Amino acid sequence: MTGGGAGAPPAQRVLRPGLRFLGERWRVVLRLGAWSVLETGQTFLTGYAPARALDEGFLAGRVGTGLVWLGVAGIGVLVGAYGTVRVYAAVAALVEPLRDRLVARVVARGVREGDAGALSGLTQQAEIARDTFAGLVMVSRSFVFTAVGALVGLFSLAPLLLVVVGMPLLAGVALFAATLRPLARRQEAFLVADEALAERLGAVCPGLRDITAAGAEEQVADGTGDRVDAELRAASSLARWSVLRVVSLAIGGQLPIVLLLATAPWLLRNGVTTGALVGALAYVTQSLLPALSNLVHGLGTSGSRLVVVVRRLVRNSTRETGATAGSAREPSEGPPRTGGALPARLPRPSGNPPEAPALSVTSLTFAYGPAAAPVVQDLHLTLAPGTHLAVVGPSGIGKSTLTALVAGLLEPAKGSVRVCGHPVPGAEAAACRVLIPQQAYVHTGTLAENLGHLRPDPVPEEELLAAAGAVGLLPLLETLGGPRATVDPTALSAGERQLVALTRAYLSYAPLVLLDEATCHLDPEAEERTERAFAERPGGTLVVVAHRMSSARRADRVLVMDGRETAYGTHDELMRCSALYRDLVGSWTPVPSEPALALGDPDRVDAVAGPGLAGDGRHVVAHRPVGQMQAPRDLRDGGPLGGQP
Ligand SMILES: Nc1ncnc2c1ncn2[C@@H]1O[C@H](COP(=O)(O)OP(=O)(O)OP(=O)(O)O)[C@@H](O)[C@H]1O
Repeated sequence: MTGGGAGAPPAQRVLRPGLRFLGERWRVVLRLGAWSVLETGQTFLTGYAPARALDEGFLAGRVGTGLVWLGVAGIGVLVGAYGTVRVYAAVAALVEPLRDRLVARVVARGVREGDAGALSGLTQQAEIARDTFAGLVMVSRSFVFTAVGALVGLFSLAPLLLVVVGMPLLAGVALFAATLRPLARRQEAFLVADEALAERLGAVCPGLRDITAAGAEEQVADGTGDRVDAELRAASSLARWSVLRVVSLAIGGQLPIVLLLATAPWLLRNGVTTGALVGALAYVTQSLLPALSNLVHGLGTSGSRLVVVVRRLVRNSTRETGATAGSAREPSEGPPRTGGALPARLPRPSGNPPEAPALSVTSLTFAYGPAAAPVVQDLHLTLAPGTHLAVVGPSGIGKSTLTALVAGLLEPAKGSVRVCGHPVPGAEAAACRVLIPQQAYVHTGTLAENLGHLRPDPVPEEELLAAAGAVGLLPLLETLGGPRATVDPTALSAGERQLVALTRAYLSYAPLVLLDEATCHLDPEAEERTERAFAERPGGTLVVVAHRMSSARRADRVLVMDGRETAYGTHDELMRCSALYRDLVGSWTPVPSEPALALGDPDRVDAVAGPGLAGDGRHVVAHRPVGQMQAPRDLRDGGPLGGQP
């Protein structure tokens, strides 16, 4: 299936090798023709035998003669059945080499490229090509021999019948032939649109949860919606052209019946016998109409599908041999360059209110059901841009729930959340944050595609490598073969998937990054490196749901969640003030006699204090209504949080 000329029109690129293929097998083609004559020879008898049976037998009062002719027709059917068996064998002899040739090419390519995925996909296409080709050989051959048999029969019965049946048949076939090319183009456009949509849905559907978590809904919805629209347009166009196929069938197959009936008196007056008229009707209804119908449906649908599949296989073959100008494989990349300076500053989504806090949570209350106890209650929290916050607390206390509320995945019962000044939920807020959950989402495709998933623009390779270096993905990136290497998500460990997802978040323009145990599969050193990278991300604000206390130590601020009581401060402050935090850290620190946190600006929303502030030895404060408590000055940038009134 090579050749055809790289610059030849697409149809020729398929047609020429196809004709050459048939030419090389002219003996098989001849054999197929011979058996087809036998198979469809009975077509001649379909009309001729009943006509003779009527005219020379039953209508002439010679029942025996009539029965003999019917017997001849019966023998014709038996001989035709034998011919059909031999036809199948001949078709197999023609089709199997095609399959073998296509598969050989595909396997050669797969072995050369070590691309098992492409191999199985293309092998499947070769099977489709084989089946479709076999179907086409059957219907087109059947139509040709059936038409010849029927037309010869009609001529033998009465030349006038040939005119009445042959003219509309010719017109129908001509119309059908004229629609073939436009139909094939539309069929191909539809298949391409269908595949594009299926590919998109295959990538999107398994990762819906993570797409939502990462705030990429709109981006994904846009891309998917475009493909749905494209398929709809392609399907509508194909449907319009398919109507012409039905018209051609009506003209070529059904109009002759109408004409035979309508002109019957005139035909009988002009020497056509009753038997010949019945024979002509038998030709049309028993042979021509079914054969034309098979041809129209078979060639119209399968034919264009075959063209698409073979064209694809041919294109891959020519690309593999370098025959198509400009389509030779790109040279495989060497190991990626390491190092590279980090971008000076990640661009922020435009339209953020100036000086807006990166995160602002007000009176936030949420419960999983109307009767359920609130998981988050009257929480206040404000984070200035650049803050690195760790969220800690016992298991099941509500840390993930809080990140989901901030990301807009859950709707609060009360209170509000703003990200970069934009209300949550909302498209602007969604564009300003990225949430990486524990289960990292990696889709099939290249590493570069995976890493640039949250970026509307292509990510320059230098920036990509710099991000990979910062987050700790570089060793994996080198092992996989660089940014353009294809990733098989199932072949990655959980930690490796997390590194991919983390680098993707790092590359996004979202100023606020929420890591919900997103580093839980990394070792402590890798986790530290990653968190530091995010903390140093220019202009970035980081919220980490920590599963190791080392994460909290690294953070500027720590939020200790403890049901209705919540504490907030630096690590040192909380070590002094929060028994729970000390428990979590695993080291008990005596309660200081001095207030852990200095009283601050009374105008600020507040809710944080320590045992010293409460003065009652309790480790968590956050018991006063918002506005009645005061935040320490040193939390002004990080902002306060609230507890229950
Ligand atoms: N979809 C849900 N429906 C009902 N209850 C839920 C749902 N998701 C979480 N919860 C409950 O809400 C509470 C808080 O869960 P959440 O996952 O936010 O805790 P967490 O602090 O992140 O826990 P962990 O540290 O174990 O991940 C838990 O009691 C949990 O059982």
